[in-house]
Amino acid sequence: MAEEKESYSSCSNGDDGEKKKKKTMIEVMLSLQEKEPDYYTDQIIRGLMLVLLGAGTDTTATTIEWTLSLLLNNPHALKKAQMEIDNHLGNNHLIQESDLNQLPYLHCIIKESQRMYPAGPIIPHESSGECTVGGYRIPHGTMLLVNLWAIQNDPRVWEEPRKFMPERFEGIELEKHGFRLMPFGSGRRGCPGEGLALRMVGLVLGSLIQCFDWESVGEGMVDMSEGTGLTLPKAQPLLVRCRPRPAFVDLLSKA
Ligand code: HEM
Repeated sequence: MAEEKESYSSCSNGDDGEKKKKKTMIEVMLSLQEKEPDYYTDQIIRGLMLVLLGAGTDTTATTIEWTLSLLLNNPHALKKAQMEIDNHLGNNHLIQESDLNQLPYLHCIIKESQRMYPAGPIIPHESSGECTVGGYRIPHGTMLLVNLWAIQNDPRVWEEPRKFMPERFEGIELEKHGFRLMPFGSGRRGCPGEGLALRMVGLVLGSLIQCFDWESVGEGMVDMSEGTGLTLPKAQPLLVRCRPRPAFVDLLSKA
């Protein structure tokens, strides 16, 4: 930790008159530590960074893998997403974060993928007081496991829930889904990384769809069996073949 502090302080406070650059989270933590060393201990900072890495990496990667798998099995949706990106961006610049709000179909694809394959399928909450859930009395301090997967794939709640239909979200605001769709959980303990994750997934998928043509390796459909684990992994990792789209070869080589 001592060497890390040294390297962070030398890269952020350069006295070379360089314009002030945005601080990384760890730099913010270390400057808070200078003011409140008893609260922002090394242990707290290290723990926070580990939680963010642990909670943010697998979930995001898994979501991207499921979504790409769904797109390979639904080539019309892949084509439609590619056309949406081409229509909005042309072929002279690579997709950027600021383009994402002009790509509603891409968002529908991500929502539909998160509905069918939520990266956190079961979320534990603890009752802070006695309450009633579905007619059951829940005493204070009880561990409740919310089965997000079951809610988001319940035929009483969603029409043809196991069918990939991004169009079901067209023209509908997320807020209107209430507790039917909550891949990031809900309430005070809901995922604090939601905004970052949606931008990251959108940007990664958008870039992959914009710049490459995709096909699955092997015969038939991509295997969509679910494995076991905290973050709903695919039982069989996705194997794909991609080719740069001719119009993007130049741009990619300059990127
Ligand atoms: C697609 C990506 C992601 C998904 C699907 C996801 C999903 C979730 C879910 C379902 C929860 C539990 C919410 C609840 O209990 O109600 C959660 C919690 C959490 N997530 Fe995410 N997450 C993602 C990305 C991220 C990222 C990028 C970060 C941070 C860099 C992050 C940080 C956290 C943290 C710190 C918690 C615990 C919050 C608490 O207990 O108060 N997540 N996430």
